Amino acid sequence: MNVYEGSLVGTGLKAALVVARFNSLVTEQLLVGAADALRRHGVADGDVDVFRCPGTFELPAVLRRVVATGRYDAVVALGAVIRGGTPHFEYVSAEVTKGVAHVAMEAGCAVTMGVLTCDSMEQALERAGVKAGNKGADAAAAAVEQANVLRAIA
Ligand SMILES: O=c1[nH]c(NC[C@H](O)[C@H](O)[C@H](O)CO)c([N+](=O)[O-])c(=O)[nH]1
Repeated sequence: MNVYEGSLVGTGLKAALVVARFNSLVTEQLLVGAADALRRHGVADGDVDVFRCPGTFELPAVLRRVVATGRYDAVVALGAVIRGGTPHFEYVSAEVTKGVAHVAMEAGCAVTMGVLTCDSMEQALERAGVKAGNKGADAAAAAVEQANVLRAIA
């Protein structure tokens, strides 16, 4: 039986972190977690680029352009959609999920999802390094593994 899987060794990988500014109290912590995870997995600091966009809705468009450069092995989307008093939450959440998934399927590199969709700021902060881990770090580690399994297949 032949098993193809990605290691968590990120040495030599080039990575991009695409982060939304909206809810920056949360997204900056997702960015810190993602950058730390890449470093701990051996990705050189000089091989990590950060791109910022206004909000989560804009993430897919920036992701698509970053992927199209062909410069990266792993690209991570970071954002925080937090429910407010209107249905806007549902629309933004749905579109960003579809958009990131579409870019990921068309990409020749790893694209992972570090976008929180939460009912409250407290929930979001808990998942950005407070009580429930850091989803930015999780998405970065997944990007290393995904980049390596894609390399193993190619
Ligand atoms: O990143 C977010 N953008 C949000 N809206 C802005 C959106 O992403 C776009 O930047 C904006 O609509 C301009 O296109 C959010 N809400 O409105 O709820 C949110 O919670 N998170």
